Amino acid sequence: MSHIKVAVRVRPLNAREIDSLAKMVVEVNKDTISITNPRLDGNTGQSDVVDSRERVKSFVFDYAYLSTEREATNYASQSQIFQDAGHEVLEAAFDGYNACIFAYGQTGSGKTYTMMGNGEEEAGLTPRILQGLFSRVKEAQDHPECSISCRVDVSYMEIYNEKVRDLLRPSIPKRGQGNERFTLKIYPGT
Ligand SMILES: Nc1ncnc2c1ncn2[C@@H]1O[C@H](COP(=O)(O)OP(=O)(O)OP(=O)(O)O)[C@@H](O)[C@H]1O
Repeated sequence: MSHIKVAVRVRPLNAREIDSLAKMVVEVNKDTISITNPRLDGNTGQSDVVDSRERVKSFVFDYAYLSTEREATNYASQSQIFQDAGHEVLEAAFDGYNACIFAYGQTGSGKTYTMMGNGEEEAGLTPRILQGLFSRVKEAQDHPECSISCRVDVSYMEIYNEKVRDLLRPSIPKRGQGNERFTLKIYPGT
């Protein structure tokens, strides 16, 4: 696999966007994302002058996922994202490479949903990768002809406003606040 792969996922409109009658301007076709600028209609208002700015801009990525409507045939589920991105990370880890997933996006864009997910049905990349990791370690250790030992190091960081926060460590309680704990759930069979 190449060293870095980039995937883009389009989430459903949220309640605020629906309330404000926002229109979906993003389309996904295989590995290409196209964004339509609805304010550009191709002319400037002067009869013989055409606006040269592109109404539709397209960008190609290693993977592009449309996760807007669950009922749609091309809906990209948590499981599909794991099949693509998660498996490659697992393979790389078992080939002896350090592997990293970096989820980037503005607030509310779906990073946590993709990384952690929502319950067992919609488990995200992290629990699925950990499940795969530990079941492969167990498989290798249970093999009668090979006795191996594995060491697994995992870190889970958030970078927000240029500050790095360790999501696997309980935060230091502020005065008057409880101690917030991060719980990592691993679901069998994902
Ligand atoms: N692919 C998706 N399908 C369904 N719901 C989604 C999807 N992506 C995000 N959501 C929903 O959108 C909301 C915002 O997503 P999420 O909390 O993952 O964003 P975030 O990028 O982690 O935000 P923040 O940076 O503020 O933590 C959540 O309610 C989440 O369940």
